[in-house]
Parts: sequence; C-alpha cells; structure tokens
Amino acid sequence: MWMGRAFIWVEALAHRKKLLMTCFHLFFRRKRASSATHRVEVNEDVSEIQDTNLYGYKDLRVATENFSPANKIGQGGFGSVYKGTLKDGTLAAIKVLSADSRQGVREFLTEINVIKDIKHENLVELYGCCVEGDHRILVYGYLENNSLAQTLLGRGHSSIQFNWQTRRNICIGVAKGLAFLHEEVQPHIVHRDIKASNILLDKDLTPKISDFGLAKLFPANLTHISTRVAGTEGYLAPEYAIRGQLTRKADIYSFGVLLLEIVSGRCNTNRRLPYEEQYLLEMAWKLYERGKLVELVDASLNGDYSVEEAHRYLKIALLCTQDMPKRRPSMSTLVNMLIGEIDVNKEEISKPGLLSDLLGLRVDKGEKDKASAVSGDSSKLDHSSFSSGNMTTSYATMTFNSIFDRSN
Ligand SMILES: Nc1ncnc2c1ncn2[C@@H]1O[C@H](COP(=O)(O)OP(=O)(O)OP(=O)(O)O)[C@@H](O)[C@H]1O
Repeated sequence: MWMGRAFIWVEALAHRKKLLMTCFHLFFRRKRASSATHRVEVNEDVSEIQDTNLYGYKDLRVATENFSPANKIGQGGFGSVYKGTLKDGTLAAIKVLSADSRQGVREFLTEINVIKDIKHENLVELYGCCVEGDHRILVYGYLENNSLAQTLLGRGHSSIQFNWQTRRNICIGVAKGLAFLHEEVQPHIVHRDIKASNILLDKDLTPKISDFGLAKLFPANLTHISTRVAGTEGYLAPEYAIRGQLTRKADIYSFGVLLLEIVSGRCNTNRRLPYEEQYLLEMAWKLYERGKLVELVDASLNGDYSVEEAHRYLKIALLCTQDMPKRRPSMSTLVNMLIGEIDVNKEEISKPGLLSDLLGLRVDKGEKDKASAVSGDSSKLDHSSFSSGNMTTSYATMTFNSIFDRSN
C-alpha cells in the first residue's frame, strides 16, 4: 500500500517534470536573428541613429590593427570586443555586432539611444558607433580591469585583490549608477540585465555598468510595462520572469543577487557544490534564518573586514530580493543603506522570491531522498535537471517569452 502510494507520487513528480520541461522548451527560447531578418532590420532602422558620433569602418579597422585576434578582449552575445587606439590616441573598446548575434540590431539601436546622452561616473561611456554597409559597431571608453565576472568571480584568473574596501566601493558605485538610471534620468531607465559580467572596472576599480542593449525607457506615469522577458538566469526577478511585468524592482532584485556575489566572492549558482550550497540566494536565506548570515562572507578576506558592515550588506541583498517587489527598497534608499545613512536593522526582511519556487521546479532535499529511495534511481529526480530546464548557459543574456504572458 505504502509502496503503491509512493510509486504514484514519484510518477506524478516525473509527469510534472515532463510538463514543466515542455513549458520551458515551448516558451524559453533564445532570440537568434537569422541573417535574413538581420539584413531587413539593418536597412529599416539605421535612420533611427541621430546625434551620435559616427566612426568610419576603415578608422576602426586601423584602430584595432585589422580586428587582430591579439586585440580581442572579449566575446558576448552581441559579438566580439576589441581593444583599439582611436586616431586621437584614446583607448577604446570596440564591439562588433556579429552577423549571427543572438542579440541583434534591435539591441544595437537600443544601446545607442539609451546611453548616447547620459554620462555618469558609474556608467560606461559610449563614444559613438559605426553603421557602414552591413557593419554595426559600438565604440566605448576602454576599461582596464575587465568585468567582475572575470575578476572577482573568475576563480583565481585575476591578480586583483578585492579587499573589503574595494568591494564596498564597487557595491556603492553600482548602486549609484542604478539610482541615476532609475531616478534621475527622464524617462527613467530599467537596465534589465544587471549581472557580474556587465559590471566593468576601470584602472582604479571604479565600477561601470555596461550593456544597455536590453534597457527600457520607463515613462513616469506608468506603474509597469508588459514586455518580453529578457535577462540572465540567476538574476531574474521571479514576478518579471513569470508575468513579464517590468518595474524598476526587477533591476533591484538583480542588484541584490549581485551584492551577494560581491560579498561572498562566488557566483549565484554553482552546481558543482554540495546541494545545500548550490544557490547563493537560498543559502543566504537559510543562514539568515539561523542567525548565521555572516558566514557567507568571502573566506578569502581572511577576516579582514568590518563584520557589522559585511552583515549589513548581506541584509541589504536580502531586502532587494524579497518576494514582494513593493518591499524592495528604491535604489536611492539602497545607496543610503550601503553608506550607512539608513539603519537596516529596523527593516523587516521577508523570504526571497525564488523563480524555482514559483514554478514548483524545486524538489526539497528530503523529498528527493525519499523519492530516490523509493525509485532506486536518483537521476530521475535530479535536482539540477529540474532547476535548469533547457537553460544551459547560466550566465548568458537570454530573451524569452514569460511563462504566462506573451505580450511584447
Ligand atoms: N568598455 C569596455 N572596456 C573593456 N573591456 C570591455 C568593455 N566592454 C566589454 N569588454 C569586454 O568584453 C567582454 C564581453 O562584453 P559583452 O558586453 O559583449 O558581453 P557579456 O556582457 O560578457 O555577455 P552577454 O552578451 O551574454 O551579456 C566583457 O566581459 C569585457 O571583458
């Protein structure tokens, strides 16, 4: 009787897994511009580029020594990034939209239109672009110290020492950049892809938010906009991923995940770790409930940090990632919390919103063990295959339809 019930339970779980996987296959798709659509868009949209510094293709070819592989400094969804020296001797990062870019011409235009007129110490500077023939290239100020993903989270591939003071400055700098976008620029801008690989560091390790290809301009009279969901797994606010309803609070959720990464020195998801440690945000919440949040601080700091401050930063991260968007503080409030002008201890912190919880993708460890024992086959209920679905590249930007709302 017990065996029978357990068998039905396992079957039901397996069925639910199949259904959910089908949902992901149907709705979760990378936006991949085919060469054909790419060309049509190019011709239609170039006229939208106005008041922008235009570079000649030949000049950029000279600047990068014919786009020499030796000058290639990065590769993203948009295409290759080269270091180059412009005619006047200025160093630049030159991003070449590749023909099969999954991000495409729409994002090229968004990037230009969103940041061409804004300047802030914590935002990358767009010098201009090139739109000759089929070439679509963005030219930015060159930042010497790469991204947070490659340095702080790059598993020892960087010689930069991220002491506590540096981490603190990075958190405050990113918060100020976002507060500027959210609250000072008119119309407000929601970035939609705040993550470690989009935080670049200059020679003094000042952080600069980059990659505005997914950004949305947000007229002041709107409470939210319904849009196709885009962003990066691990940083996506659940309510946005599920309903496609975008507010500034989606960026604030991503910022909270980034804060956790900066303080702990690890990526938000690491499926090679023991089960309990794979998801940073979940782990933070469990430690918080046990009054041990400070255990999350990066051990490589060797205790050389203010415990009070690090603890505060972790609590701020939890405030940013709360389930109810309304409970997440605004970016200007967060800046004041980070610099210590607003007391965080008075704030009540509720459970973080986890996309996996909302979709019912997570199988509790106890349930998993029980099911494995019954079925004798742990792979059938493998947690990682539940939670990752067909999202194979955890840190790449994705554009996909939300699960229930397919409006644009
Ligand atoms: N202004 C810059 N200065 C110096 N290096 C840069 C600059 N912009 C980009 N890079 C380098 O190029 C890499 C790729 O950047 P890009 O924004 O194209 O992709 P990504 O953010 O890493 O990935 P995705 O496109 O999936 O979001 C960066 O990680 C960084 O190393």
